[in-house]
Amino acid sequence: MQIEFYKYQGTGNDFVMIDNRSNFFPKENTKLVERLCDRRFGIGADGLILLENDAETDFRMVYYNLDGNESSMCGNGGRCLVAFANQLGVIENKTTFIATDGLHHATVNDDSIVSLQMIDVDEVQKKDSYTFLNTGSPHHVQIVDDLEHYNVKENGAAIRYGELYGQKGSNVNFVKKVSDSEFSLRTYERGVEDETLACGTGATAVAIAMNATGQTDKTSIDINVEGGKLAVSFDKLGEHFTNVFLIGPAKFVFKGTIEI
Ligand SMILES: N[C@H](CCC[C@H](N)C(=O)O)C(=O)O
Repeated sequence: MQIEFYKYQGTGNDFVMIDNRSNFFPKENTKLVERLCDRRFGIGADGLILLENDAETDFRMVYYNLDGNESSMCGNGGRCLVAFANQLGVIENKTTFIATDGLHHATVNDDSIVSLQMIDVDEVQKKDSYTFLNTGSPHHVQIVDDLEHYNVKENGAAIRYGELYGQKGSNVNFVKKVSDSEFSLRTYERGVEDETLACGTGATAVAIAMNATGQTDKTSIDINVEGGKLAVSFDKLGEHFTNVFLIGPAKFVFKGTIEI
């Protein structure tokens, strides 16, 4: 059997997109998802996303990490899925869709810049050396010296598998302050179990964490990631973060078919 796929990337965080509105995809086949995401035996991607029908909204997002397991929200994947839905003609420039963490509003412009509303954040756990929060996925945020030469894979894995987060783990973000409105970020992603070139829920978590811990009082923040630039904006009401938007490019790379 052949499957048609589309390949997308958002600041170098790359995804296999499959139109599953006819429900043909064997969703329980973890090994298949893993193989499609494999860069040697398959197409190659950080994750795989199914676009499905939904009765109340424009479409449903179903997200798998490259290890083949369905996971929590993916911000860059969500942005790419909006561009994909636009390419398929499922939506025009504005949409509301459903994902594992609830409803998302988004817009896509003619330059493939997607602005995606993320969940509100009510709880930011501030510790001496790090911050933890959930932006649809769990994120550990930590400022480090010499981010450029930091061993993200080794230190990220130690925190992800360490005693702090137990079996479930967390994504781990290492941060450097550039200015009040600009931070640089490198992320170790759970489920990929390596550094990725960008992480959207991670960039969102960093922007909120930097504001919540007094590193900045800005509510519109640029985040430099390894694969480009993202922007995050939000409204702050006390310790409550609302109207959170993740903004950045979401690009179609190629389409094809693969034998399964
Ligand atoms: N790359 C994603 C994060 C996926 C989250 C996933 N790695 C997990 O927590 O299982 C993003 O852009 O937000």
